[in-house]
Amino acid sequence: MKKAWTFLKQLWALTAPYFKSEEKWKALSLLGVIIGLNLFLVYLTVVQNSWYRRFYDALEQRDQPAFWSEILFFSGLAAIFISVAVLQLALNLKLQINWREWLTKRYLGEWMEARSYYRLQLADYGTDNPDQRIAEDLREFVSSTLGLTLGLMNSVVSFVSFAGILWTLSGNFPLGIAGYEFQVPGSMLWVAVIYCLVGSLITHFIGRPLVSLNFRQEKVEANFRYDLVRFRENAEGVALYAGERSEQKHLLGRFGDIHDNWNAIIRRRMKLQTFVSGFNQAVVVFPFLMGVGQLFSGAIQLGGLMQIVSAFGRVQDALSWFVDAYTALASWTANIQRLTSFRAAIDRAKALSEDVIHDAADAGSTDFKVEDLALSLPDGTPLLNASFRLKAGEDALITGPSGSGKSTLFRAIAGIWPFGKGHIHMPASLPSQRVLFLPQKPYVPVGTLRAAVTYPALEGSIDDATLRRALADASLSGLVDQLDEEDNWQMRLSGGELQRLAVARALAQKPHWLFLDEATSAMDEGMERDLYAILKERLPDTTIISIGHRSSLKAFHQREINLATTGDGVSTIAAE
Ligand SMILES: Nc1ncnc2c1ncn2[C@@H]1O[C@H](COP(=O)(O)OP(=O)(O)OP(=O)(O)O)[C@@H](O)[C@H]1O
Repeated sequence: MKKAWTFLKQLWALTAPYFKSEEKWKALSLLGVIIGLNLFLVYLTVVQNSWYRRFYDALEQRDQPAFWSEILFFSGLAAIFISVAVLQLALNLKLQINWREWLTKRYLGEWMEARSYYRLQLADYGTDNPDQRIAEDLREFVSSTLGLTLGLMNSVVSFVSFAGILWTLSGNFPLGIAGYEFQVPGSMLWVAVIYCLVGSLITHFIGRPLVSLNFRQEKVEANFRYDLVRFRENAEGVALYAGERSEQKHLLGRFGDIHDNWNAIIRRRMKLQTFVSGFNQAVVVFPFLMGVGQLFSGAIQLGGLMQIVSAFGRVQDALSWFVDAYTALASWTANIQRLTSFRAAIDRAKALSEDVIHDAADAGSTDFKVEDLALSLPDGTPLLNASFRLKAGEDALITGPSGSGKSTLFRAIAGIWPFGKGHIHMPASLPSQRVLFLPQKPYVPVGTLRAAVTYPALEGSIDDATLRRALADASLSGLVDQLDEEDNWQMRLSGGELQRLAVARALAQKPHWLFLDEATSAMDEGMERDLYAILKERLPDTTIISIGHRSSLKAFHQREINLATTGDGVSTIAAE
């Protein structure tokens, strides 16, 4: 019961926001029309039912005019049915894409907000494959929610339409139990209700493990797909290592997880199907068994019994929604759990306490002041203690052994490393003074070269002449005429060219602070020297803070800040 309540709460939390959003009138009117058309379709089946009686009467009475008039009536009915069904389908699909689009925007927004996408991968928040949750789980959620709730509504309407008929037909139909006869009003209706209730409970009991199995199936499918994409993106690395055998083994191992889970699903679905089929078969003879005593004793005629059997079938059909839709319900429940846990993980990532305080320095200060900073790894292991000042106009080189925490220090300054405590006082004039971080492996979006150089600013926000000049200055003259060309530049350019592209970004965007994390490591020393010279010439007001291992870098900076590792493995900077 508690689980059902939790499920309903989760369903409401996922469903309600769209129908309360700025799109609510569009959404609600579309939903209203779909529900109306759906009910109209149920009504048409009731009309068709009474048509059967008139049609058979006409046949029995060999009434030719009545026969043709009924054929005409049926044609009209069929035409209306087809039009309504098509319209209902089209509107249903339209609502699905509107709703999915709204949810996708919302989830993408939440995922990006406060850099949750990054935090989610820093530490384990118990959520896998966010891409799949946004791309597939949302699609599945929208279509299942509409499909299942409309199906449920049809069943309820159908139940209400036929329950009255069955109640009247059963009259005081006596129920024989253990040789005793009971006169119960609407007896057959009660029998149908109890039969379906027991059936639903047993279905739930047998099918319950399907929820977690479906949850897992989504996860292993997503793992497999993700690794295929990773393999494709690293095609060159694999090809150079000739690592195909290892990749194939790994990918088939991933597929093995899919296969194993699928086997468990097969076993569970066989059990469920055995019961569901038995339940549906038994109902064929069940009402006969209930009424046959009355028939043999002569209390009722065959026609009366047949009428009751048919009404019983309708009611049972409506009540069996849960039994018949159980597999779909199990997938839907797993889907809702995946979306709910994803949201919860995002909230947890956002709520991660930020003990590294970023604030503006004293009025008038143009420096970065790092005070009592103690950074740690996601598991809490201490990594780095630092207190120092980065002075505007004084280029600094940060050095230290590999793994000592230089990049993590940059992450903390950029505000994306949430593990640790301390103060980072930003220059008072920020954010109008812009800061740009260039990592060792630059990220380049797929698209035009113009977008690649302008990134992270939006394409079009920097004029082409500036971009061309920046490319030429960064020794990428060969690319200046290709601004309109679309490509996967990250794959196409060499490591050194990618780093030069990142330098071109800095030249075009003219930040006040430029942090270079081994951003020239893939270049030869001559090229590195030229690029630092051009950065100094073109960006005279920019302070450059670099991380690097090469001693040749010292010449381009006025100051060196060294990370010394102490005996306990924690690095320290104690320069002023
Ligand atoms: N998300 C993470 N989870 C666990 N450990 C991490 C994570 N990110 C970084 N580390 C660890 O933190 C330490 C510092 O990493 P960092 O990249 O800052 O070193 P670095 O000084 O820049 O090294 P290099 O000179 O080799 O680039 C490393 O031991 C690294 O393995």
